[in-house]
Amino acid sequence: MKLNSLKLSQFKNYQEVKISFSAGINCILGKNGMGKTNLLDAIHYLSMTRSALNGIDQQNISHGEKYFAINSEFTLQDKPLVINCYFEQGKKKVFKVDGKEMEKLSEHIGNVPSVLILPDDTEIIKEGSEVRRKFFDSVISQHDRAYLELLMNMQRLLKQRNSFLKSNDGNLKINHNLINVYDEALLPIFRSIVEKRTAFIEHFSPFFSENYALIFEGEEIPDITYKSEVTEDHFEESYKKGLQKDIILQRTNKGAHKDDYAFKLNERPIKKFGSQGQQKSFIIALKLAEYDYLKAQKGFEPLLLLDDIFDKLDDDRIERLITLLTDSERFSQIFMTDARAERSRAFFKDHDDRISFYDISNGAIR
Ligand SMILES: Nc1ncnc2c1ncn2[C@@H]1O[C@H](COP(=O)(O)OP(=O)(O)OP(=O)(O)O)[C@@H](O)[C@H]1O
Repeated sequence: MKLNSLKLSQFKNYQEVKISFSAGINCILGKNGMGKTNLLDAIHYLSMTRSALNGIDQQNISHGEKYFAINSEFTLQDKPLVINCYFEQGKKKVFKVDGKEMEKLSEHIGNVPSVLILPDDTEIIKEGSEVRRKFFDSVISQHDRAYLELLMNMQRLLKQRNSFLKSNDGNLKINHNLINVYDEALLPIFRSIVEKRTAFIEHFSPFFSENYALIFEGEEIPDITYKSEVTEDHFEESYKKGLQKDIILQRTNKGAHKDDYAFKLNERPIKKFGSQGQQKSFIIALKLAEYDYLKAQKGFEPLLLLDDIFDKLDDDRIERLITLLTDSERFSQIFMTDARAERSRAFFKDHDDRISFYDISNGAIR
């Protein structure tokens, strides 16, 4: 897959700009605050129908304007593909693929898969289980639409069950018939989600270990373990026994929405014992594994978006990463940013055939 061109209108700090991209590594250079990340975010919109940085569409319209538009031309498996996104204040976001409007935005997820690495992604390690679930859910959803449907159904039912628990206001004499209706719908959904997550992690883990070893060769052994109460014996029983707690706390305390993934380095939690460089390395390996996994599932290469990727890595790790990224057998089109132009120009000096540089200054691109 290749993104040939991108036209931004009133998107964040871009008033009106059109840019053509090359097939290899597109390296976007510019000082802080010039719009490098915003450009990657516009590409993320085309892939995931939303910003990776600011979930409120309205705040992505240029200050003082009323709408933004992102227009693009791709080549996907030798065929042209046009994707347009338009958002006007107070109106529904419009997404068009080859001129056809998507009825539901979720229909578009997976059409042009992408993998984005942001400096803040170490939050996947540092924050609570919700952030890890969100990451893995987004990986699975990009190739399995049925999984996305299951997730949306689970969230809808949990929302209804939780608002019923809230309206019940802690009263232990709850309407059991209604609770049973929710639970009969929820329990099979929990089981299906957990089955898919279990199968996914089995496929995903070898990609992850392989990438970690390739970039960060040495003694470090990383590990990801998926944990779910739903797989425990007698889960249904303990879920039903938990009703009293649910009534008191006015929310659903057990289920697939509480799953987690344990991240370890050399058998110890990386969150507690990993250095900043090791945590960043773990995240890069995780995201490159996402890339390999999606490529295997889809049969074509996703877009790879790398924001400030070299930060916190030592020179050895950077060198191995560059060797990997410049391997055209492994990666197709890459978009990366760097605030230190000279650094990137020096790192890639022997790879003229694979790299194009773009200078960004205040929303203008050269
Ligand atoms: N809705 C908006 N309208 C206009 N400008 C915006 C809007 N949202 C963000 N910006 C501006 O975009 C700029 C940030 O751009 P971006 O994050 O892409 O910078 P960057 O080049 O990646 O910087 P850094 O090197 O610091 O990461 C800021 O100057 C910010 O004020």
